[in-house]
Amino acid sequence: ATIRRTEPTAGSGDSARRFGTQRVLVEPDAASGVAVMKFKNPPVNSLSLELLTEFIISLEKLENDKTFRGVILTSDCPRVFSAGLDLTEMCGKNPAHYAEYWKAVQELWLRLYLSNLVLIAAINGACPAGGCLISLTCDYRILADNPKYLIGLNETLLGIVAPFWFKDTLVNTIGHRASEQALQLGLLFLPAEALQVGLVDQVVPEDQVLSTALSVMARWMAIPDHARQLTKNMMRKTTVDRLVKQRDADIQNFVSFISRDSIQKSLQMYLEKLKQKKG
Ligand SMILES: CCCCCCCCCC/C=C/CC(=O)SCCNC(=O)CCNC(=O)[C@H](O)C(C)(C)COP(=O)(O)OP(=O)(O)OC[C@H]1O[C@@H](n2cnc3c(N)ncnc32)[C@H](O)[C@@H]1OP(=O)(O)O
Repeated sequence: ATIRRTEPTAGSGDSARRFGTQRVLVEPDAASGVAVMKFKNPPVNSLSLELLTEFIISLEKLENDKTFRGVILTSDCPRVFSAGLDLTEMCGKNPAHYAEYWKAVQELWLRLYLSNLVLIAAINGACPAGGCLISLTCDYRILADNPKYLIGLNETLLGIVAPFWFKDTLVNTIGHRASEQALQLGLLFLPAEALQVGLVDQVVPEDQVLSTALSVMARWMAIPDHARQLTKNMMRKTTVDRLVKQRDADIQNFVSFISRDSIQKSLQMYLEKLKQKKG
């Protein structure tokens, strides 16, 4: 994927400078050590290969810069945090493309789930499937209180199956029984339901999502990094190791599953339904 980096905006020093790429805007505040990362892949922030690649690069840059200890993930697109994996990357392409795409999805999850940074999701829009997965890798989730902003792993509604590491991430967050129902039924939760089941940690009015994320971040930043990072590692490493041990097999599973005629038909029909919704 071709990555175009954005120019820093004119400002009065580091904290006023933006950086990032075409699809991932980064607003750093060196003074507080917190950066706000905004996805900008209109119309719905679908996780195309380009967006995944730029996300990984931007995250790596922040991880390697000791100035930053916390990142808030949010959307620059109105009403959608992320529509999840880009269905056009999984439809009508060849096996090599599917393999490359899935490797990038894995890579992003691996980096996010064990990130040394404090990650907070400021969910300011709809958050299905892969969008929900990204929020689940964060240390804390704040969802805007809007009945249109549904969140959940709805893969079964598309006739596809959430892979084991999506499932593990959900189980680690809301527990086994709630995950069993949520995954099989492909549940998309309203904000109040998401809060009740523990899928998000706070639901706040839409105009307070970012300010709430910043104040929650201050609390997490007050904890010494080494102690917090080792604790996070202790909680999450087993889950990450499961995928690391079988990364290639997981790619092969994905490629053969997604290449099936029946799955391709389901995905095409789902995409058609999304397009017809407008007309
Ligand atoms: C045992 C075997 C195991 C093997 C393992 C295999 C594992 C396979 C698992 C693969 C995992 C997949 C996880 C995913 O993330 S799949 C994606 C699921 N996403 C969704 O269901 C969301 C679909 N989108 C929506 O519901 C809505 O778009 C929205 C996000 C609620 C926003 O609604 P809004 O009304 O604002 O916008 P529109 O619906 O009109 O959409 C605008 C245009 O964007 C296109 N679109 C939407 N979502 C996607 C997407 N995910 N990918 C690509 N394109 C998308 C939509 O078609 C519109 O396009 P148009 O302008 O051309 O009409």
